Amino acid sequence: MQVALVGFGRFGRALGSLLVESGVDYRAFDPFAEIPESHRVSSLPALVSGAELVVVAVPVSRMRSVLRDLRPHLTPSQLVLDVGSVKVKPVEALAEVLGSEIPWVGTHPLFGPLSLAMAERPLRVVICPNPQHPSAAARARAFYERLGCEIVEQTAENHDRVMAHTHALTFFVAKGMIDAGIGLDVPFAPASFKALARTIETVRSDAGHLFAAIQRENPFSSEARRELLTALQAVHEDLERLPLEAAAPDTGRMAIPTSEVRPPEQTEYRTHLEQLDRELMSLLARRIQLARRADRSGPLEGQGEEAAREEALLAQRRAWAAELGLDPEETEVFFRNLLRLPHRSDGTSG
Ligand SMILES: O=C(O)C(=O)C[C@]1(C(=O)O)C=C[C@@H](O)C=C1
Repeated sequence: MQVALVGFGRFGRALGSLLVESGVDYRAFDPFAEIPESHRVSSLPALVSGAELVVVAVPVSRMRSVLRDLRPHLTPSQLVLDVGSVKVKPVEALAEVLGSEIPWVGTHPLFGPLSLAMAERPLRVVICPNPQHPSAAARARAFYERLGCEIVEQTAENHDRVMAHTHALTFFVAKGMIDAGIGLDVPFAPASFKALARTIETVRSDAGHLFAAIQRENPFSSEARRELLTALQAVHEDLERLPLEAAAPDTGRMAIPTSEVRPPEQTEYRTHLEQLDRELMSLLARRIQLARRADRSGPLEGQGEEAAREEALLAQRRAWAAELGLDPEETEVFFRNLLRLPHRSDGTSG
C-alpha cells in the first residue's frame, strides 16, 4: 500500500513513523517542513500519483485550500482522509471540494506525537462515515487497523460535541492555568495534580494551531467553555459566601454527589493488586515496543558495545532499586530476564 502524506508537521511526522513501524510505505510533501529524503517528494502531483490513500495532515484552518490544490491531481480510485482534531468543518470542506467524485472520509486519531513516542496503547481513531461514499469508512478502518488502531464510528457532529467537553475544555483549563502563571515549575505538588501537569505540558508543546482548532473550529466549544465558566463562577461564589466554621450546615453546592462505587481507598487489596499488575503489564508491553523501535532506528552495535551498554543499564537499575528500597540483586535478575524477552521483530531475543 502506498500512502501520500500531505503535511509533515508534528502529527504528520509521528504518523510517518507509525507507518514505517507497521511496514506501510509512504511519501510526504510539505514545503515548510523537513522530510527524510527517502520519503520526500517535491510537488503535489508527484505525491499523489499512484497513491492508494491520501492523508491530509495540515492545520484545520488550511484544510479547504489544501484540498483545492489537491483536487486536480486526484482520481476516483483514491481515498482521501483528513486527521483533524475537529470533524464538522473538515467534513464540510471535504464534501464541498471532493463531493461525490473522489472518495473521502473524515477521521480523528485520538493520539499524537507524545502518546506515540511513549508507546501508549490503545491507539483509538474516530471515523465519521459519510453517505456519499459508503465504502470509504471501511477502507479507512482497514488502513488504521493495519497500524494497530481501534476504531470508533461517530457522526461528525457527535464527535465534535464530545470533543468540546473533553479535548477543548481540558486545553482551556490548562491554558488558563499557564496564563495565570500556574505551571510546572513548582517545587512540589500533590498526586492529583499529575494528570493536569501532563496536559499543561501538552498545551505548552502544542504548535498553537491545535489549540485554535479545537476551540474555534469546533461549533460546540464556545458553549462548553461558557458552561464551565458559569459553573466555576458559581462554585467560587459559594466558596466566598460559605461560613468558615467547620460544622456549618449550609454546605449547599459544595457537597459532591456520592456515587454507588466504593471510594478507591476502601477497595480490596486484591483489586488494587490486579490493577497494578495490569498497569505493570501494559508498561512492559510499551517497554518492549520502545526497545523494538530503538533496535530498528539505532546503528548496529558490535557485541562488545552492546554488552557494555547492557551493563551500564543494569548498574543504573541496581542503583534505582536501592533508592526504592528494593533488592538490587533481584532487580538485576528481573531486568536481565526482561532484556531477554523477545522484542525484535524477527522474534529473536535481544
Ligand atoms: O499524544 C499527543 O502528543 C497529543 O497531544 C495527542 C492529542 C491530545 O491528547 O491532545 C492531540 C491532538 C489530537 O487531536 C488528539 C490527541
